[in-house]
Amino acid sequence: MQQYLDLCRRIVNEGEWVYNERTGKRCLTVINADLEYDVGNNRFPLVTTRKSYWKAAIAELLGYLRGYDNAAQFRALGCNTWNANANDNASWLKNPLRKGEDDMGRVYGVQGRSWATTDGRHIDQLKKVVDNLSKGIDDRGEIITFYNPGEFHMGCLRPCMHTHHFSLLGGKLYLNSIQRSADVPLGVNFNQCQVFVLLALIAQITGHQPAKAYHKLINAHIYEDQLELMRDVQLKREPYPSPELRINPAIKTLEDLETWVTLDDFEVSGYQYHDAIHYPFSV
Ligand SMILES: Nc1nc(=O)c2c([nH]1)NC[C@@H]1CN(c3ccc(C(=O)N[C@@H](CCC(=O)O)C(=O)O)cc3)CN21
Ligand SMILES: O=c1ccn([C@H]2C[C@H](O)[C@@H](COP(=O)(O)O)O2)c(=O)[nH]1
Repeated sequence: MQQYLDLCRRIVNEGEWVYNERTGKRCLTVINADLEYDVGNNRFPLVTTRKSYWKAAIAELLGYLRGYDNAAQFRALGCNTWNANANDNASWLKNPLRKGEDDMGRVYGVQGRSWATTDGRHIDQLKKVVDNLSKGIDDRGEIITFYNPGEFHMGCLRPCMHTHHFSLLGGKLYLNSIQRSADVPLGVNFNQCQVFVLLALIAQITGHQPAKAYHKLINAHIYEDQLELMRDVQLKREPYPSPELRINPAIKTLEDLETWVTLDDFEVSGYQYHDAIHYPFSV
């Protein structure tokens, strides 16, 4: 959690103001931050200086792994994070490719599970990676990428955490995740949990011990209307120790993740946190 607070402090102290055209707001911004999570020792990187809605973060990840393309599917899992981008985003609402209420288009999981090729096929990137890792194969390209510039016009938002690269070394599984744009008070709070859980889950279903997950943020920012809460409330608090995450050991295959897994299969123990802070969200 210290590395998260250090990043927040660095943005507050050294960030530069950048006007963002899409949201019409200014963001205090730094470039490049490298976060690291010790998945092998189960140090779950949950933010403790405010209440963190970790279940919604895991639900969002599960939706991506299932290839969901609709905010209603995310809601059914217990995650409301896509409602605004699917339904209140002016440029997406007028896009003729939007298939009605709650449609998100060809974003995230759609690219991960069904990347369309120019010769009419669809590639399941996640299945390829899981199949290879299950056989102990790391071809130095065990990559799942959601970043498909040819289809940006077909989705409500370009993916933020866009590439996940798995590696096997000494019998242990590692993950490097890259995030091009990071809303540090809101999104990163979720994204840290997701990178951790992604490595823990893929290790579990491919039969490997998880080691470390490395999370690179490129454009890391705090929106102008979030700054006061971050600087004068959240950063004034003392963090608590990291909690632990327990994942149901009965989850053994990709099919399990696709079919019966729910948020009841994840438990956090020892989570001590300060009061909730409601940060403004920018669409
Ligand atoms: N501006 C912006 N920031 C983001 O972090 C973000 C986007 N847009 N668009 C796409 C997704 C959606 N994400 C979101 C959306 C909402 C919350 C949010 O409201 N979190 C609250 C409450 C969550 C809850 O009650 O479940 C929080 O306090 O963490 C977090 C991440 C992350 N992404
Ligand atoms: O997982 C996510 C998804 C989104 N975000 C944030 C980062 C930005 O503040 C916005 C996306 O805006 P762009 O104009 O497309 O960069 O959402 C996040 O932090 N984590």
